Amino acid sequence: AAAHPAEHPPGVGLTALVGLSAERILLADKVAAAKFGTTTPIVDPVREQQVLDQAAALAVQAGLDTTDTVTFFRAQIEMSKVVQQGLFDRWTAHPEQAPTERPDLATEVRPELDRITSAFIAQLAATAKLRATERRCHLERAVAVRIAARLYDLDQLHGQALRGAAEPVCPRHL
Ligand SMILES: O=C(O)C(=O)C[C@]1(C(=O)O)C=C[C@@H](O)C=C1
Repeated sequence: AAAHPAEHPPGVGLTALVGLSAERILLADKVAAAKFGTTTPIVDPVREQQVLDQAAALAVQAGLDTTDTVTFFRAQIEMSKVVQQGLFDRWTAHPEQAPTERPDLATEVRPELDRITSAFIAQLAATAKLRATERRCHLERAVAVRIAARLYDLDQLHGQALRGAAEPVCPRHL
């Protein structure tokens, strides 16, 4: 029992953290919808730096390693771009699947991404000890990815992105 304290029962320890990655990956659909059919490019290096700077500042406050935290957020951003490009390709090939609403990036979508950034920091801090044990981390991550893929009903594009986003959760990376 001591090996698995009540606050981290086996098999659910990383579900909240990985669930946030899934939510962020699904938000990429809203980001893509905001940009598709406009001149706004998928890649915005200035915004990426803002996201990483914000994550780094929150990491310091939370007592997390800044470099590892930035690495983690880089992966989240990379996977957002994978999903956005995948959706652009899909919507170009099948215009009838393209979104009919265009959310506003600055006022609707990015504030949601910022809220997820804060939630990520809290979950990274809450799971730091669990993640430090390599074998346990890999097991918990695999479970959490399967749970999130089903819970959020992810298709192949989003499922692949989730696996990429969950990669830096465990040691050698974090
Ligand atoms: O905010 C955007 O415009 C996004 O596309 C989201 C995001 C991110 O994941 O935070 C991804 C790619 C861009 O280069 C910048 C930021």
